[in-house]
Amino acid sequence: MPEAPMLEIRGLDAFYGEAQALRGVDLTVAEGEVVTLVGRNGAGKTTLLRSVMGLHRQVTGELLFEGRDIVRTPAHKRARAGLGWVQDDRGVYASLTVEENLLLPPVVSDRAWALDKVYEAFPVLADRRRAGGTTLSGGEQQMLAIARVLRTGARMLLLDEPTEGLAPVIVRQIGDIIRQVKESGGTVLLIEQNVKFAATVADRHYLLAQGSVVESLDNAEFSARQAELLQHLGM
Ligand SMILES: Nc1ncnc2c1ncn2[C@@H]1O[C@H](COP(=O)(O)OP(=O)(O)OP(=O)(O)O)[C@@H](O)[C@H]1O
Repeated sequence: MPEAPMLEIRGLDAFYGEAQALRGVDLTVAEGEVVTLVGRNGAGKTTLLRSVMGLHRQVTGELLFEGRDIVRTPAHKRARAGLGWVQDDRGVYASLTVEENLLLPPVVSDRAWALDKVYEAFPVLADRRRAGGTTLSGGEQQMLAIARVLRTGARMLLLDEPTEGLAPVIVRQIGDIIRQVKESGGTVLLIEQNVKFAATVADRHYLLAQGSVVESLDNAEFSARQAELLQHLGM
């Protein structure tokens, strides 16, 4: 029998008051996979990612992480169970150095990256380890936000548009990091509007529209249909 997926979502609905933002979403992510959520603005991607982490609570349906239904589990317990939220505002503390920012969140598993490993993967953070959070560029802050979650030992990373607003050279570095996370056995679910970039990092993709999953595509199909997808996304 195949192993159960690391994350399994069945029939997830999400609401903001009376307004329904997700409708019957089914989605799976296997351990070691990199999966993207793609869709137009307002399609429900952020709501879905936040619902997985427990940051959006007005949901019904099944949300299984490593076989356990966590739909009513508070976010801090999901973090301890191995879900790692990479903050979309990057959440870097200006008053702390890079290294202090890295050391701040507690380690949650034996998958935690040691500081040496973090610095090897993110040489720019090693160079700037004593620098204050405020002095970092947007790209450096994004790297710090990802590195900080890897250091906790999170087994599944949740990223909301990690490349948004970053220069192409930094986007490539973020791509290298995601591939490295995968190579070291990590699992990633990310929102990504940059279709070209998504095709270079992910194994599979879910296309969302109006709160529903409308297609699930492997990366070969996704790459072959890039032009059509860009048109759908209005890009
Ligand atoms: N705080 C909120 N209150 C009410 N409605 C909301 C709230 N946040 C999002 N929504 C609505 O929920 C739906 C899904 O929004 P969501 O932000 O999840 O989409 P998205 O695909 O992530 O888009 P974007 O890329 O613009 O963030 C939209 O119709 C949006 O207007």
